[in-house]
Amino acid sequence: MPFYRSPLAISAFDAKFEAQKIAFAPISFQVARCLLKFNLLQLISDCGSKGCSVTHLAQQTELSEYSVGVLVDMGLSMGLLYLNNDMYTLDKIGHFLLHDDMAQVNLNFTHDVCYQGLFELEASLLEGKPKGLSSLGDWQTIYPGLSQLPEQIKKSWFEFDHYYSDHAFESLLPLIFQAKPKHIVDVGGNTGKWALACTGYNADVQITIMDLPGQLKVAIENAKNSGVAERVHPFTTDLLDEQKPFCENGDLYWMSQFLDCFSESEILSILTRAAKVMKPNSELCILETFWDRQPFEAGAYCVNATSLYFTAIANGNSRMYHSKTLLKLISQAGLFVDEDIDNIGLGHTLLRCKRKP
Ligand SMILES: C[S@@+](CC[C@H](N)C(=O)[O-])C[C@H]1O[C@@H](n2cnc3c(N)ncnc32)[C@H](O)[C@@H]1O
Repeated sequence: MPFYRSPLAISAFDAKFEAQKIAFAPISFQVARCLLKFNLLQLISDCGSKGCSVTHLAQQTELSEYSVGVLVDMGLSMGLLYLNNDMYTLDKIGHFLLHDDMAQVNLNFTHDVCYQGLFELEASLLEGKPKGLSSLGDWQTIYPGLSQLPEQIKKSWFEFDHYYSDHAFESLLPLIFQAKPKHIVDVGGNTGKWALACTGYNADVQITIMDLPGQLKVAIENAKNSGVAERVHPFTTDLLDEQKPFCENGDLYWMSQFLDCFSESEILSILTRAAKVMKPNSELCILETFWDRQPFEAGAYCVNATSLYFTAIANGNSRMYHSKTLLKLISQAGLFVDEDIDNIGLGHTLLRCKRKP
């Protein structure tokens, strides 16, 4: 990790400006969202390097000149726009906010899933409970509620989750099938995206998805619609309940973007139970985004920001981990890391683990 190891090279004058940006960050966030929502960035982009006036923009939208004015002026202050002879013109950051799908996915997730609940971050930190979750529904953690979330919030949650795993899955399939697994157990398999990727890649493999009932119902429906229902099997469980059985006889256990949903003690319990049912030659493959393994500072920023979603909304006690934390828990659970591969997809790491002899 080439960053975070020395003080920022920034003047006191500029640092003071950065501090003001943080003080007003929720306002900039909502301005950016509204510039997108009301199509203003696109309209400004359409005007090219000549730019356009507030009057022109107001005529093209449902907004008054007043409303357009406050948004585009803050857009200047945020570096999204610049003035070309008093005409509002799209700048580079505005271009990427408009066209970068990762920025859009992150922004929708932040607005729909996190924004209201984050007001309760302070209480969540003190109590170790997701005090902001009540803005979405009445559950202990977000997971039993995922399939019941209001449509727009659910869409933003799943698009965020899938955006990162989808980018990793394609390049992983050849790696995972090297060992010719016949039965893969997808722990926290969610809506079955990995199960469908595997059944599409290999004509014989059987997949068991372990998850909560709400997610499994959707996963099995998706498997039916893809014509692979006879090879995708549900294993309903709550992995926080140590008394519940763990699916046995897997050649390969798969945990993708899953362990970050649990506290360190919960992870140790889950890994220990997985190790118990693994055969001597079974593999456990863990796919995670560790903040210390990000090749770029932008990746570490996104990963560390996501931790606070876990704190205030998801469960109050988990996070995106430093790789050393997980490596320690893997060893404590009686497993060792056979292969450790970075830079998969968008900053994922694959840890291929086996049972210690
Ligand atoms: C962040 S999603 C990861 C989905 C998928 N593996 C991927 O890579 O996109 C975490 C999954 O873990 C499941 N999960 C969370 N808590 C659980 C629990 N206590 N028992 C079983 N599954 C759980 C959730 O329902 C969800 O499907």
